[in-house]
Amino acid sequence: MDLRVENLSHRYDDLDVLRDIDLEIKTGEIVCVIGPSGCGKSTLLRLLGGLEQPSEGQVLQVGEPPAGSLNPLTYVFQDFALLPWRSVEGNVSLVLEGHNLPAEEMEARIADVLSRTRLSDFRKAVPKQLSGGMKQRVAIARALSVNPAVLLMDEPLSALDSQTRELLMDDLIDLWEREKFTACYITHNLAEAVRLGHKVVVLSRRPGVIREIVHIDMPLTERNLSNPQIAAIQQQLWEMMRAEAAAADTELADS
Ligand SMILES: Nc1ncnc2c1ncn2[C@@H]1O[C@H](COP(=O)(O)OP(=O)(O)OP(=O)(O)O)[C@@H](O)[C@H]1O
Repeated sequence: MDLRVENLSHRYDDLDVLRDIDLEIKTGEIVCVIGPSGCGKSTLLRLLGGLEQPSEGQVLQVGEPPAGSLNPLTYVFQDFALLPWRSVEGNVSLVLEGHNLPAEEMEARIADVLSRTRLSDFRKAVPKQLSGGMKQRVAIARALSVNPAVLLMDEPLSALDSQTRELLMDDLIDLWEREKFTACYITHNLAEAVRLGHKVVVLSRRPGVIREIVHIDMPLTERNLSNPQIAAIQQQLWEMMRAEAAAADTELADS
């Protein structure tokens, strides 16, 4: 299933947040969205997921969700959003419980996603026993357990220290290489965008309009920042962001 955003604009009262967004998220691709603070990235994600309706335009789901999908769109948040009193498997099963699945299917789904996120040995652990990176892996496992068509990821690595972020990026690439998922991935971090994005959407400051969509054809496994092509794309993104970010900072400081 693809997501197609057509002519989307959004405002809160008299605050114009997003304007004339046209975007396609195709099956099997990771689309990163970058842009200065307050330009409407999280709002765009909520509109994609149907948590809010756009003031104008539409978000279309094109085609069928994958077989066995319990939920076509599912979120992964920066703060993990785990229930502290539930174990790893309990946090994953939480999103499966309302679906009347046979016990064997529930177990198969939990075992599959814990294996894919390398958490099988930690299924009885509770969140306070886990590192930040492992907590986010639980959140990713939980999101994948419903076999979503599109993962909506809102700065999933930004609460983590830089080494953990690197490791989790490797994990995400590995996960994608083994079973291609589709994602819209919001980030402030240009290094993440060039490592993970098949497309990088650059939004202007508010009201967010698409300044550019940069396609990166290089396989995810070959990308690293010592690769000159990747470094050059990151530099190109930074130059696009720089003026917008500086202007947005001034506006926020003035308000
Ligand atoms: N429910 C809401 N009601 C009113 N204004 C809102 C609401 N949600 C967001 N906004 C405003 O819309 C603008 C865009 O917010 P949003 O969180 O989408 O930006 P963002 O690009 O994700 O920001 P950041 O990078 O800082 O997380 C901001 O000015 C914010 O204050």
